[in-house]
Amino acid sequence: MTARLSAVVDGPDDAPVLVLGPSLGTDTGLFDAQAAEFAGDFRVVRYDLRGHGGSEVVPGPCTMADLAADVVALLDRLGVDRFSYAGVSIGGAIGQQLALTVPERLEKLAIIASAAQFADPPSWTARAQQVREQGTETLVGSRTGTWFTAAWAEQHPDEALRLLQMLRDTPDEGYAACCEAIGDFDVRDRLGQITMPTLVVAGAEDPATPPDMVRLIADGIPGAQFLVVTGAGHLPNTTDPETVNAALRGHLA
Ligand SMILES: O=C(O)CC1=CCC(=O)O1
Repeated sequence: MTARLSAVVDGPDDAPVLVLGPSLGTDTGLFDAQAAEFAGDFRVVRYDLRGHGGSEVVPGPCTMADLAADVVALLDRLGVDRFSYAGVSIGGAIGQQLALTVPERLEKLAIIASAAQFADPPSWTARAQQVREQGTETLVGSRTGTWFTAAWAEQHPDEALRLLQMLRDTPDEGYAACCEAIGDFDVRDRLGQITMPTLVVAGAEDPATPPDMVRLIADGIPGAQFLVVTGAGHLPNTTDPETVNAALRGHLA
Protein backbone atom coordinates (compact mmCIF):
# COMPACT_ATOMS: atom_id res chain seq x y z
CA MET A 1 0.00 0.00 0.00
CA THR A 2 1.35 3.41 -0.99
CA ALA A 3 1.50 6.09 1.72
CA ARG A 4 0.58 9.69 0.98
CA LEU A 5 3.72 11.72 1.59
CA SER A 6 3.87 15.34 2.68
CA ALA A 7 6.39 17.55 0.93
CA VAL A 8 7.74 21.10 0.81
CA VAL A 9 8.36 22.45 -2.69
CA ASP A 10 10.56 25.51 -3.31
CA GLY A 11 11.83 27.15 -6.47
CA PRO A 12 10.48 27.91 -9.94
CA ASP A 13 7.79 25.57 -11.33
CA ASP A 14 9.62 25.21 -14.65
CA ALA A 15 13.12 24.54 -13.24
CA PRO A 16 14.80 21.12 -13.24
CA VAL A 17 13.60 19.09 -10.27
CA LEU A 18 15.83 18.10 -7.34
CA VAL A 19 14.25 15.66 -4.89
CA LEU A 20 15.75 15.44 -1.37
CA GLY A 21 15.20 12.28 0.68
CA PRO A 22 15.69 12.46 4.47
CA SER A 23 17.21 10.05 6.99
CA LEU A 24 15.47 7.95 9.60
CA GLY A 25 13.83 10.01 12.34
CA THR A 26 14.14 13.35 10.56
CA ASP A 27 11.91 15.45 8.32
CA THR A 28 12.07 18.00 5.53
CA GLY A 29 13.91 20.38 7.89
CA LEU A 30 17.00 18.20 7.44
CA PHE A 31 17.50 19.94 4.10
CA ASP A 32 17.00 23.58 5.04
CA ALA A 33 20.55 24.43 3.91
CA GLN A 34 20.15 22.60 0.59
CA ALA A 35 16.76 24.22 -0.13
CA ALA A 36 18.29 27.65 0.53
CA GLU A 37 21.19 26.86 -1.80
CA PHE A 38 19.35 25.23 -4.70
CA ALA A 39 15.84 26.75 -4.82
CA GLY A 40 17.14 29.60 -6.98
CA ASP A 41 17.71 27.31 -9.96
CA PHE A 42 15.96 24.03 -9.12
CA ARG A 43 12.42 23.07 -8.19
CA VAL A 44 13.41 21.51 -4.86
CA VAL A 45 11.06 18.81 -3.55
CA ARG A 46 11.69 17.83 0.06
CA TYR A 47 9.54 14.95 1.26
CA ASP A 48 8.83 13.28 4.60
CA LEU A 49 9.29 9.51 4.80
CA ARG A 50 6.14 7.51 5.41
CA GLY A 51 5.25 7.72 9.10
CA HIS A 52 7.51 10.75 9.59
CA GLY A 53 6.79 14.49 9.69
CA GLY A 54 3.45 15.20 8.03
CA SER A 55 3.32 11.97 6.00
CA GLU A 56 0.75 9.26 6.50
CA VAL A 57 1.58 6.53 9.02
CA VAL A 58 1.08 3.07 7.54
CA PRO A 59 1.34 0.52 10.38
CA GLY A 60 3.47 -2.58 9.98
CA PRO A 61 6.70 -3.46 8.24
CA CYS A 62 7.54 -2.03 4.85
CA THR A 63 10.34 -2.46 2.32
CA MET A 64 12.64 -0.01 0.54
CA ALA A 65 10.61 -0.74 -2.61
CA ASP A 66 7.48 0.47 -0.76
CA LEU A 67 9.28 3.66 0.32
CA ALA A 68 10.49 4.29 -3.24
CA ALA A 69 6.95 3.70 -4.55
CA ASP A 70 5.72 6.37 -2.07
CA VAL A 71 8.16 8.85 -3.66
CA VAL A 72 7.10 7.95 -7.19
CA ALA A 73 3.43 8.43 -6.20
CA LEU A 74 4.28 11.85 -4.71
CA LEU A 75 6.14 12.92 -7.86
CA ASP A 76 3.27 11.72 -10.07
CA ARG A 77 0.90 13.80 -7.92
CA LEU A 78 3.18 16.85 -8.37
CA GLY A 79 3.38 16.29 -12.14
CA VAL A 80 7.13 15.59 -12.03
CA ASP A 81 8.48 13.25 -14.71
CA ARG A 82 12.29 13.48 -14.66
CA PHE A 83 14.28 14.50 -11.60
CA SER A 84 17.64 14.40 -9.89
CA TYR A 85 17.74 12.92 -6.41
CA ALA A 86 19.89 13.31 -3.32
CA GLY A 87 19.20 11.32 -0.17
CA VAL A 88 20.75 10.81 3.25
CA SER A 89 21.00 7.34 4.81
CA ILE A 90 17.61 5.63 4.33
CA GLY A 91 16.94 8.48 1.91
CA GLY A 92 20.04 7.37 0.00
CA ALA A 93 18.83 3.78 0.05
CA ILE A 94 15.55 4.97 -1.46
CA GLY A 95 17.66 6.73 -4.10
CA GLN A 96 19.41 3.46 -4.96
CA GLN A 97 16.03 1.74 -5.15
CA LEU A 98 14.67 4.47 -7.45
CA ALA A 99 17.75 4.16 -9.66
CA LEU A 100 17.00 0.46 -10.06
CA THR A 101 13.23 0.65 -10.50
CA VAL A 102 12.61 3.93 -12.40
CA PRO A 103 16.00 4.65 -14.08
CA GLU A 104 14.29 6.35 -17.01
CA ARG A 105 13.06 9.11 -14.66
CA LEU A 106 16.28 9.72 -12.75
CA GLU A 107 18.81 12.19 -14.17
CA LYS A 108 21.51 12.36 -11.49
CA LEU A 109 21.84 10.63 -8.15
CA ALA A 110 23.62 11.62 -4.92
CA ILE A 111 23.85 9.16 -2.05
CA ILE A 112 24.94 10.59 1.31
CA ALA A 113 25.92 8.53 4.39
CA SER A 114 24.10 5.45 3.18
CA ALA A 115 24.72 1.79 2.41
CA ALA A 116 23.83 -0.90 -0.11
CA GLN A 117 23.27 -3.07 2.97
CA PHE A 118 23.20 -1.49 6.43
CA ALA A 119 25.26 -2.98 9.26
CA ASP A 120 23.84 -5.81 11.37
CA PRO A 121 20.47 -6.33 9.62
CA PRO A 122 18.81 -8.24 12.54
CA SER A 123 19.47 -5.29 14.87
CA TRP A 124 16.92 -3.25 12.93
CA THR A 125 14.10 -5.61 13.90
CA ALA A 126 15.22 -5.24 17.51
CA ARG A 127 15.30 -1.44 17.19
CA ALA A 128 11.81 -1.45 15.68
CA GLN A 129 10.55 -3.44 18.66
CA GLN A 130 12.33 -1.15 21.13
CA VAL A 131 10.73 1.93 19.57
CA ARG A 132 7.27 0.37 19.41
CA GLU A 133 7.55 -0.48 23.14
CA GLN A 134 9.45 2.53 24.49
CA GLY A 135 9.27 5.29 21.90
CA THR A 136 11.80 7.27 19.85
CA GLU A 137 12.79 9.23 22.97
CA THR A 138 14.94 6.24 24.02
CA LEU A 139 17.20 6.89 21.01
CA VAL A 140 17.67 10.63 21.39
CA GLY A 141 20.70 10.49 23.69
CA SER A 142 22.69 8.15 21.45
CA ARG A 143 22.12 10.24 18.29
CA THR A 144 24.84 12.62 19.53
CA GLY A 145 27.93 10.76 18.42
CA THR A 146 25.98 9.22 15.52
CA TRP A 147 24.29 12.06 13.63
CA PHE A 148 27.03 14.52 14.58
CA THR A 149 30.05 14.57 16.85
CA ALA A 150 29.80 15.70 20.47
CA ALA A 151 32.21 18.53 19.64
CA TRP A 152 29.93 19.80 16.86
CA ALA A 153 26.90 19.61 19.18
CA GLU A 154 28.73 21.69 21.79
CA GLN A 155 29.50 24.34 19.18
CA HIS A 156 26.01 24.25 17.60
CA PRO A 157 23.61 23.51 20.49
CA ASP A 158 20.52 25.07 18.88
CA GLU A 159 21.01 23.19 15.61
CA ALA A 160 21.64 19.92 17.48
CA LEU A 161 18.40 20.42 19.46
CA ARG A 162 16.50 21.23 16.26
CA LEU A 163 17.64 17.96 14.67
CA LEU A 164 16.93 15.88 17.78
CA GLN A 165 13.45 17.40 18.06
CA MET A 166 12.67 15.85 14.65
CA LEU A 167 13.34 12.41 16.17
CA ARG A 168 11.19 13.21 19.22
CA ASP A 169 8.38 14.30 16.88
CA THR A 170 8.54 11.15 14.72
CA PRO A 171 5.61 8.76 15.33
CA ASP A 172 6.92 5.54 16.93
CA GLU A 173 5.18 3.32 14.39
CA GLY A 174 6.51 5.34 11.46
CA TYR A 175 10.06 5.05 12.77
CA ALA A 176 9.71 1.32 13.50
CA ALA A 177 8.33 0.49 10.04
CA CYS A 178 11.27 2.27 8.38
CA CYS A 179 13.72 0.32 10.61
CA GLU A 180 12.25 -2.86 9.16
CA ALA A 181 12.82 -1.56 5.61
CA ILE A 182 16.45 -0.82 6.51
CA GLY A 183 17.03 -4.30 7.94
CA ASP A 184 15.60 -5.91 4.82
CA PHE A 185 17.55 -3.77 2.32
CA ASP A 186 20.35 -5.30 0.25
CA VAL A 187 21.22 -4.15 -3.28
CA ARG A 188 24.94 -5.00 -3.15
CA ASP A 189 24.60 -7.32 -6.15
CA ARG A 190 22.65 -4.75 -8.17
CA LEU A 191 24.82 -1.64 -7.91
CA GLY A 192 26.41 -2.35 -11.30
CA GLN A 193 22.98 -1.82 -12.90
CA ILE A 194 22.88 1.84 -11.80
CA THR A 195 23.71 3.89 -14.86
CA MET A 196 23.09 7.57 -14.08
CA PRO A 197 25.91 9.88 -12.92
CA THR A 198 26.28 9.29 -9.19
CA LEU A 199 27.99 11.12 -6.33
CA VAL A 200 28.55 9.25 -3.07
CA VAL A 201 29.35 11.17 0.15
CA ALA A 202 30.46 9.85 3.55
CA GLY A 203 31.04 11.49 6.92
CA ALA A 204 34.55 10.74 8.22
CA GLU A 205 33.26 10.33 11.82
CA ASP A 206 30.05 8.44 10.99
CA PRO A 207 29.68 5.25 13.09
CA ALA A 208 26.38 4.24 11.44
CA THR A 209 27.65 4.13 7.84
CA PRO A 210 31.43 4.53 8.12
CA PRO A 211 33.37 5.69 5.05
CA ASP A 212 34.46 2.13 4.12
CA MET A 213 30.82 1.02 4.02
CA VAL A 214 29.75 4.04 1.98
CA ARG A 215 32.70 3.59 -0.37
CA LEU A 216 31.33 0.16 -1.36
CA ILE A 217 28.41 1.95 -3.05
CA ALA A 218 30.79 4.11 -5.08
CA ASP A 219 32.93 1.08 -5.94
CA GLY A 220 29.86 -0.76 -7.21
CA ILE A 221 28.34 1.99 -9.40
CA PRO A 222 30.22 2.51 -12.67
CA GLY A 223 31.88 5.93 -12.75
CA ALA A 224 30.60 7.05 -9.34
CA GLN A 225 32.49 9.81 -7.53
CA PHE A 226 33.30 9.48 -3.82
CA LEU A 227 33.83 12.21 -1.22
CA VAL A 228 34.56 11.98 2.51
CA VAL A 229 33.54 15.01 4.60
CA THR A 230 36.07 15.64 7.37
CA GLY A 231 34.64 15.99 10.89
CA ALA A 232 31.11 14.98 9.86
CA GLY A 233 28.97 12.22 11.35
CA HIS A 234 25.88 10.67 9.78
CA LEU A 235 24.31 13.98 8.69
CA PRO A 236 27.08 15.76 6.76
CA ASN A 237 24.62 17.91 4.82
CA THR A 238 23.59 19.65 8.05
CA THR A 239 26.90 19.76 9.89
CA ASP A 240 28.98 20.86 6.89
CA PRO A 241 26.48 22.26 4.38
CA GLU A 242 29.14 24.31 2.56
CA THR A 243 31.14 21.22 1.58
CA VAL A 244 28.12 19.10 0.70
CA ASN A 245 26.39 21.90 -1.22
CA ALA A 246 29.55 22.57 -3.23
CA ALA A 247 29.85 18.87 -4.11
CA LEU A 248 26.17 18.70 -5.06
CA ARG A 249 26.47 21.90 -7.09
CA GLY A 250 29.36 20.44 -9.10
CA HIS A 251 27.56 17.13 -9.56
CA LEU A 252 24.26 18.64 -10.67
CA ALA A 253 25.82 21.17 -13.06
O1 LIG B 1 20.52 5.13 13.46
C1 LIG B 1 20.54 6.26 12.96
O2 LIG B 1 19.97 7.23 13.46
C2 LIG B 1 21.31 6.42 11.69
C3 LIG B 1 20.56 5.93 10.53
C4 LIG B 1 20.64 4.72 9.95
C5 LIG B 1 19.75 4.66 8.82
C6 LIG B 1 19.22 6.04 8.81
O3 LIG B 1 18.44 6.54 7.98
O4 LIG B 1 19.72 6.74 9.85
